[in-house]
Amino acid sequence: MPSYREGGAPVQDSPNIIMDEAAIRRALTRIAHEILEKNKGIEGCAIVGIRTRGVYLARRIAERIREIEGSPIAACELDITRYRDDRPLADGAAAGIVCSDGDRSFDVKDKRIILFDDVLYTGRTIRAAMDALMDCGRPQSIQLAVLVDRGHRELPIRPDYVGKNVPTSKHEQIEVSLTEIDGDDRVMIKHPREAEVGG
Ligand SMILES: O=P(O)(O)OC[C@H]1O[C@H](OP(=O)(O)OP(=O)(O)O)[C@H](O)[C@@H]1O
Ligand SMILES: O=c1cc[nH]c(=O)[nH]1
Repeated sequence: MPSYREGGAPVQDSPNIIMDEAAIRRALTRIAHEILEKNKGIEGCAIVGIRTRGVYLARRIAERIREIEGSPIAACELDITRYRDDRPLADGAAAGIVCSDGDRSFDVKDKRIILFDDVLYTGRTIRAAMDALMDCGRPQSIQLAVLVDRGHRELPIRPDYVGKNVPTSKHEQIEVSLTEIDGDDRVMIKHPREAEVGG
């Protein structure tokens, strides 16, 4: 039987794991259905993942939607490096959308864009992503999907689709692992001392 940490988030097998592989899979399937319901299908929609882990989540969601709808939806990735307000500019960092099939000519104009990221915290990454998108063209609309919303927004940004709301303190850290790059699927919460020692 799960116990509960302060703030209400259930603790599963390990005290720090707040989503395991099955929980992530179920959350993504639910979000895929919510996207289809809100947009009445996928006509004119594209999923855009924010590097790094948002890209893999976007691809998974696109695959779920293809399985449910029987037709493909574009899955692209967005590099926002040059739009961040908290890191120095990397030389040559470029804006731009690249589709999963390598197509760099994807046109956001008049598309309903569903931005995907793993964690939503202050909202600054999403602000940067919206600026980057707008520089690529004029989408009809932008919606936001995140695997984890941990609160503490510093900008007026609200997600349309959330895998899990996790009340956190500012000292805690949410760490998302995805099979494609980390070897397994899980979401962990690290408490202050664990975050310090990297445990
Ligand atoms: O709402 P915010 O305060 O912007 O925080 C959320 C962002 O922080 C993490 O990215 P990070 O900058 O650590 O880079 P990464 O995705 O390469 O790990 C996470 O992947 C989100 O993109
Ligand atoms: O806890 C956090 C905050 C921002 N980004 C993360 O990946 N985790």
